[in-house]
Amino acid sequence: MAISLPSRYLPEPADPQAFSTNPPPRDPGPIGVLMINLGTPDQPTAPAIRKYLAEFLSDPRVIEIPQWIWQVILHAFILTRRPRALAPRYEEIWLEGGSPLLVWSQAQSQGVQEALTSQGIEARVELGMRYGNPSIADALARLRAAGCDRIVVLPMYPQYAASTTATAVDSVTACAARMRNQPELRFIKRYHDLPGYIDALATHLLRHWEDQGKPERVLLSFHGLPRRTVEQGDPYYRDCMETAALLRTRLGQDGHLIHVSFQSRFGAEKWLEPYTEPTLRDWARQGVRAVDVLCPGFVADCLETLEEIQMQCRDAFLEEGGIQFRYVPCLNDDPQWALSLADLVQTHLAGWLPGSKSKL
Ligand SMILES: C=CC1=C(C)c2cc3[nH]c(cc4nc(cc5[nH]c(cc1n2)c(C)c5CCC(=O)O)C(CCC(=O)O)=C4C)c(C)c3C=C
Ligand SMILES: [Fe+2]
Ligand SMILES: [Fe+2]
Repeated sequence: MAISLPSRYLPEPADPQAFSTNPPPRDPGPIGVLMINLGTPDQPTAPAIRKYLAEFLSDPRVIEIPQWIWQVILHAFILTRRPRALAPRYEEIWLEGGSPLLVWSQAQSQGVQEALTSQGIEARVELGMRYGNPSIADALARLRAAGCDRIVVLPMYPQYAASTTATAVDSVTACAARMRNQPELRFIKRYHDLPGYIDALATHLLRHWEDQGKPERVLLSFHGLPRRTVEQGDPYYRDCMETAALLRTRLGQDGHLIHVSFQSRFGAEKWLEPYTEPTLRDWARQGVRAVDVLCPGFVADCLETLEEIQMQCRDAFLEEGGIQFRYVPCLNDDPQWALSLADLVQTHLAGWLPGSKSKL
């Protein structure tokens, strides 16, 4: 008799061993690593940006007001205006290979792949974007097709936030919820205090100073969050402040140069303070002449760093009398950073490598 299966579960490839009475142990395949970043439009055009923003801003982890009110506001006001305003801003930063967020995220995942391979680990690294392309579902399907039955999920956000990390986890588990034969999954929550991360940031700054000298102040500009979300228990603010404190310590006598601010406010609510652009304007008005701005919460350059910081914030600082504004790029394809990420992945492989004992 034919058994009909609920169609919500995705069909798995035919398995010749499925009904064998004494099958040999199944090879769990290479270690899968799923690196997840936010996502970005496919093109710097209003229709492509509209599609991207519609998906991004319909995520209830990002906009936490009742969807029936929000969808009216989103479609009546935001998606009718914002895409056209953003198109020239994306166009200004667009690279030959596409949006910088995609290009640098791809380079970073390739770097992690090479680092793991060079350490003798049979791994397959894939990049998935929470919104847009390449999707998390497609990246997971590629890992499954490569035979990966054990997957480490690595969100590309050192500091945990529900609106970034948790929604990435939700998306992976939603995909797994539709699988008949699920892979074993491990999730990396945060790495805001990882010595390799702090070291990569410090080396980045020191190298920059070697070439161009020190500024009067360094501003670490993190992406903001609604203040309410932190009051409700999101550890993001604490994570950001801890990253800053560790970097200060790592820089020794230059640590006092470091200050913190929050950028990219969206909507009318109060967000984490101090805000980046007003801070830079205040500093210039107070007589600070030379600043470096680094965005440690973004591991890959994107609209928020290349346009908002490197262009808009530079203009604001110079407009108020500042003389020298230097934007320090994100870690992007830095090989030291790729090695640190590969090490971080390795700490999550206990019991998965031949000869290793599970510490779980
Ligand atoms: C790095 C961590 C990020 C957090 C935390 C974050 C929270 C957050 N963002 C919005 C709204 C927008 N963010 C936008 C762009 C954007 N945001 C991040 C990262 C974080 N966001 C990145 C890497 C990017 C760049 C994408 C790119 O294509 O380069 C945008 C789109 C641009 C714009 O319209 O200004 C919006 C909108 C909210 C509401 C939020 C937390 C609640
Ligand atoms: Fe954002
Ligand atoms: Fe922005």
